[in-house]
Amino acid sequence: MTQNDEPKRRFASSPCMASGVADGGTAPVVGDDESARDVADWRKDERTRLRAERLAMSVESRKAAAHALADQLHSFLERSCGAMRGRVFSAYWPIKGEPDLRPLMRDLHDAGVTVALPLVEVKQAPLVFRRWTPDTRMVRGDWNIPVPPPEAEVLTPEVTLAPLVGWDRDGYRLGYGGGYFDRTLAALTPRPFAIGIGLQAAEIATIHPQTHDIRLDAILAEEGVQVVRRAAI
Ligand SMILES: Nc1nc2c(c(=O)[nH]1)N(C=O)[C@@H](CNc1ccc(C(=O)N[C@@H](CCC(=O)O)C(=O)O)cc1)CN2
Ligand SMILES: Nc1ncnc2c1ncn2[C@@H]1O[C@H](COP(=O)(O)OP(=O)(O)OP(=O)(O)O)[C@@H](O)[C@H]1O
Repeated sequence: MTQNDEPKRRFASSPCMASGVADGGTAPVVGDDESARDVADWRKDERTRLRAERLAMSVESRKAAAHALADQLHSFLERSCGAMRGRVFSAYWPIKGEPDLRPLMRDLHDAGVTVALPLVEVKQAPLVFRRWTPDTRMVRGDWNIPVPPPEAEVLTPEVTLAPLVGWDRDGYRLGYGGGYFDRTLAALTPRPFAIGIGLQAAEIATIHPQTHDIRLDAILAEEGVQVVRRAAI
């Protein structure tokens, strides 16, 4: 399936669906079981395609993209999130070709930012965030992702990164398909400022948002800030 293929049904916004839209943009679909299944199948194919494209990148271009993204994120945080010192900032430990922002995690730690990492501690539940420092001895967590050990402090992030497999201009995200970030953002009050981190090439026209999908506050790619939806915090 190619990027332009659509799920079997059409999911265009229409005036009658406007009530499903909280703040403009593509209308979340309040569809029947069949259309939800079509979207789920389509997303699975898109994830496979986007993950394969990302893994096919050369080491050099992946490194260049990560470097550019770290610069973009650094200046975005300075502009939009004010003084980050003393704030809780959740990053991610890169897997499966995700941009490696670990040098920035270290810089932020050294600048007095409290850095956390997400963990799947309970399946199909919100993520847990635990403190990370450059001295943290990582252990293997769910899906073999390196995570801080069980004794690391549990924190609630004020700003969180959300790694993207795919993204759209309305601020919606495709991840690995576990629904973990959506569950987490739905559960946290106040909601952290959520910044999607993805490759420019991972843009898709629409993820065909469903009612559980939560729009990110901003999306950054290696070429710059792509989406900003919430005022600075
Ligand atoms: N680097 C990084 N860390 C992260 C995330 C991420 O996207 N990137 N997550 C963002 O949420 C969480 C982990 N997300 C997960 C999402 C789905 C599955 C999962 O369902 N895995 C299936 C296999 C699916 C497949 O191979 O496509 C499984 O284990 O059976 C596991 C973890 C927390 N840590
Ligand atoms: N708030 C929620 N409550 C219950 N289930 C949810 C919630 N959010 C998502 N889900 C479930 O998770 C499934 C996968 O969601 P989705 O396709 O959006 O994953 P994703 O955002 O790509 O995954 P991830 O965040 O783990 O990388 C959905 O089909 C839905 O059933």
